[in-house]
Amino acid sequence: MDKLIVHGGSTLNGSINISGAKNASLPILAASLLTDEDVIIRRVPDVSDTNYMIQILSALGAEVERSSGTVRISAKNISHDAPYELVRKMRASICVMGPLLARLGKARVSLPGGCVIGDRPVDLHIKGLKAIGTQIDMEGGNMDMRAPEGLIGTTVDLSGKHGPTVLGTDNLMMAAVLAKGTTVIESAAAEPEVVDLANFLIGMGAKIEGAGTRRITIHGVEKLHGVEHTIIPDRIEAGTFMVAGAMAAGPEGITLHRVCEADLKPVTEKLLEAGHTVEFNKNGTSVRVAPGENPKGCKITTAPHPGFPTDMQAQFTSLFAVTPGISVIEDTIFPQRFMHCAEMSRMGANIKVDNGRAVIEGGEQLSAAPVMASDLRASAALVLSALTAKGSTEINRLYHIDRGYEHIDEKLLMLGANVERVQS
Ligand SMILES: CC(=O)N[C@H]1[C@@H](OP(=O)(O)OP(=O)(O)OC[C@H]2O[C@@H](n3ccc(=O)[nH]c3=O)[C@H](O)[C@@H]2O)O[C@H](CO)[C@@H](O)[C@@H]1O
Ligand SMILES: C=C(OP(=O)(O)O)C(=O)O
Repeated sequence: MDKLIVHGGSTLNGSINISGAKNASLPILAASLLTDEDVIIRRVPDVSDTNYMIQILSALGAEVERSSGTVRISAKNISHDAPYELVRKMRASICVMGPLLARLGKARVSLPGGCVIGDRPVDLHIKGLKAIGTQIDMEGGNMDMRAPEGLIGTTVDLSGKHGPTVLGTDNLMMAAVLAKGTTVIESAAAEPEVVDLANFLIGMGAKIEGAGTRRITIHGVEKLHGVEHTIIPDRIEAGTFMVAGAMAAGPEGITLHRVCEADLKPVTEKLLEAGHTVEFNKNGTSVRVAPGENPKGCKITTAPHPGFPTDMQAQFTSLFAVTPGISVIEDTIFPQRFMHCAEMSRMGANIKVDNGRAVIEGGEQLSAAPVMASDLRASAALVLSALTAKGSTEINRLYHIDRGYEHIDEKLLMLGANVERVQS
């Protein structure tokens, strides 16, 4: 099991390229099951989650070739049964449900297990798929799905207690593209990754309107064809390195290439509010971030897009832990997603967590301690904290960060951080 040793105190400088988005790649890889023609997807990040998804597609019978960031998929003959051994490793594997149902009229997928970031039910996925004609039986931890009369379009409201569902919207959209008639998703998720999936499906011949808004309309078509597609930049990886720039760069800052300014708006706004420098180039594809001279604490409340992303709150907790003043971070989407705070407290951070809200009294330099990564973004928060901490921090269970950050140690080294990946 790899661990990362971060020797704190280096000044970051220079530039790196941001990878393609993990959270766009996963549903798009699954959507390649919708056609028997060849699909080519570029800029798929080399992270363990995309590798699991590729293994699931192969286990379902697809032929998959991967050459650096390009994945070529040919799903001519596929089965409907996603193997538990692979599905259990990654929650996002549930997004094969929609494509399998649409293509084969049946799907068998294990229920995803618990998750350290909090409750992650699938009731809205089930509600959406049932509404368009799917019968679902639960048996032995599996969801057995059939659409005996075929999938039939209708209007479905997917609003949940914590707002819209991203993968639930993806699943219904992928099922509805081959359904009879028109499906309208009300209270749809509007995240950039949903829009990227819609664009991929449109490239395959699907008829979809309104992706990126709260109402998506899908007119079913008979058949989809092959497509070539390039994945959007990863706004969460970019946001994470932007926070690294604000915390640990020299006065020149660091520059991130291959970003999308529009997708980074909520993160940019909070970094500016906290007193840091954020400057995009003219076409919004590169950004320079430098620490401000008088940084200050802020209040952040996570919200569905275009609000502040829950996937960035842990990283801002690290920033605020070393920023003078009181900051408050509230996560309305995953109120239990504060596992990083206990580990950061071991490094000297002053954070009180109560009822979905962290109150951070910042300003003091943190000090190194052996810490345990608990989930993907919590691990990123620990790496960020370690960059400015006094001493060498040992971050265990690095496999969490390898789920979603492509070659993070190499990118940090390129920016001048002093990090070592060690096998233990
Ligand atoms: C692979 C991927 O893209 N993962 C992202 C996706 O996860 P994912 O799509 O799984 O998250 P959702 O958008 O579905 O979850 C949002 C909220 O809805 C609730 N909910 C969800 C489904 C459901 O059937 N019932 C229900 O109540 C969840 O518990 C949560 O409180 O969006 C999350 C919210 O932006 C991000 O943190 C994840 O990084
Ligand atoms: C929570 C995340 O991913 P997943 O939904 O796959 O767990 C994430 O990317 O931060």
